[in-house]
Amino acid sequence: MRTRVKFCGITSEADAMEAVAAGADSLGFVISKSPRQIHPKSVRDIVMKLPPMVTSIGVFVNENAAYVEQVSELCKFNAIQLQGAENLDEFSFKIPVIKAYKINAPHDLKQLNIDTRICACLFDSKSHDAPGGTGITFDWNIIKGTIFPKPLILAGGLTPANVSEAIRVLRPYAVDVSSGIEKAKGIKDVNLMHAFVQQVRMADRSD
Ligand SMILES: O=C(O)c1ccccc1N[C@@H]1O[C@H](COP(=O)(O)O)[C@@H](O)[C@H]1O
Repeated sequence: MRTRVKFCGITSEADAMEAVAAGADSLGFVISKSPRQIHPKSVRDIVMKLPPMVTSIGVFVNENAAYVEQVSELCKFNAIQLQGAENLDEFSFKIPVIKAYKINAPHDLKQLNIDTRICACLFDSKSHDAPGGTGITFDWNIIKGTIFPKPLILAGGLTPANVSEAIRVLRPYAVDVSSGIEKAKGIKDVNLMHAFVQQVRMADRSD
């Protein structure tokens, strides 16, 4: 299987184009407060320049549903990623929703109630310091072997050094990385982006 790659926390057109050249399938734009926050109008300008087949995803943390939908329309997002403790009943699901679930211990998995209206479940590490973009991994064995009702997106501390192992362990639908391909907060590193995709493709070939 070909594992999809999402590069999150894109803050400039230059990084977006380098991400596409490196082979990213999807770009994530953090609209909520973050060191990688980007203004919706800047996102729209970048999204208009993306080639076809590259998807754009708006990342939100505990924002009002009407605001999320308004920004998503402006930015022409293909999907939204909800990274906080949102109440999904407030959302219309006119746009596909990826929901982030935070894991750092087996009981986090037991407590999970995956909403069937979402298009994919994203697993990230749990941190009290930030809702995402932490660079912290969780123990992949906690979710290994579990069948989820929706495609699995793996996130949390992925880097070119560990992503192939993560794919071998979990065989996720997609991998999502933010800080692991940066040279400074909010600025991507071209070599790390290429190395990341290369490692994903190597792991795919080891099926
Ligand atoms: O990247 C961010 O700054 C961010 C901020 C707020 C919510 C989500 C964010 N990104 C998501 O965080 C995880 C993994 O990040 P990392 O690779 O561990 O740095 C991933 O889901 C990103 O989409």
